[in-house]
Amino acid sequence: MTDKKSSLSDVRERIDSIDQQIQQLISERAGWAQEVARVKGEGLSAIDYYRPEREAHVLRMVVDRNNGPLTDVEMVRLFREIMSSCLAQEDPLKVGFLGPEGTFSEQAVRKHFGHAAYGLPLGSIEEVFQEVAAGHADFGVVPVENSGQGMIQVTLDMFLTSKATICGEVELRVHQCLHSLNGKLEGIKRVYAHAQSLQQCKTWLRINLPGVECVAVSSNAEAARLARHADDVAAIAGETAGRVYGLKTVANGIEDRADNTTRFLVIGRSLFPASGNDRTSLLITVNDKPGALYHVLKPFAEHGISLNRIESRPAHSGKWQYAFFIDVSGHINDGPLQAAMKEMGDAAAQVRVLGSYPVALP
Ligand SMILES: O=C(O)C(=O)C[C@]1(C(=O)O)C=C[C@@H](O)C=C1
Repeated sequence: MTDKKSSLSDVRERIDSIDQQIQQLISERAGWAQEVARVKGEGLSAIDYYRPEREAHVLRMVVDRNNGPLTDVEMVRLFREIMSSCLAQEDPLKVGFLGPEGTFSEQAVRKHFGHAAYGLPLGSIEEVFQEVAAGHADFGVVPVENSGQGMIQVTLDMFLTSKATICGEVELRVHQCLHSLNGKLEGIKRVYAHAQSLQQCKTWLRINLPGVECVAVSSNAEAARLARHADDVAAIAGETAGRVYGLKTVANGIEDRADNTTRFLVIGRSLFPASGNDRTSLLITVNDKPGALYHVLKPFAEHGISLNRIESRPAHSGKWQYAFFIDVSGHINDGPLQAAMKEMGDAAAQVRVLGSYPVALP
């Protein structure tokens, strides 16, 4: 017993000494980050100091160096928070997201920008684009795709009219829970959730709550907010939203697919340099000619550029006209991508580079 106690205090002494070193090094790092800011120019706002390509590079080195026991996800999270605090020494970044507090979009904001950024909960995805365009938010984080449900059309359509650029992507594993006031499955007559979440949990709902009324609302956090008012209603939302709105968890992990993941885009007003492992998003409209799309895509294949994604949406330019959202590997300033864009020539009626940004980190 005495031995165990003394060995525990020995171990704690080691931990205390390591913490002291970590703290000292974090302070030293923060000092150097201030120095970087001085080099960039004093008195600028947070957005002028923010360098997503540098952050991605730093975090990739963290992953490369990681030998455990902490996972890459944990290590990246810790270093992201350190960088977030270093950057916020100047003035925190303002990041708009689909609110209210507790949404998966807010989790994506925290995963990408850390907790030192200032989160701005907004009423809709459209509002996130508007607030970024108006300069009220430095960046916005919007969902664009779910691994099981596909593309989020409202987000894609916003790029048809907005001038927003894409500055980053975030992948978030989405674990859905059923929450209610009393935490009981019996007696639930109505379930509130975002339409996407109802889709993600369709099988679970059919088996466990057959015939129950499902009501789609603007966000999962809004669903949780509504479920606070009565015992016979429940909400599908993340763990955080359930906690924020004082609900009890009836069941967790109720998503039909175990790998349920949502991809978010970071939107902003400018383009950033290459990070070394980037993706480029293009918005292309083609002329109504035989083989037009083929001629748009051929140069990518010829220059060995991977096509990650292609999605078509009705264009606003006229009936039966389509806009193609195309994601390719690489940065817009890379030689092969420049050459492919040039060769695409007249095959495309319009080409807009939505952004080149670092591929999502763990
Ligand atoms: O290297 C820079 O440009 C910095 O400003 C430093 C730093 C960091 O803490 O590492 C901070 C903020 C930037 O977004 C990128 C990196």
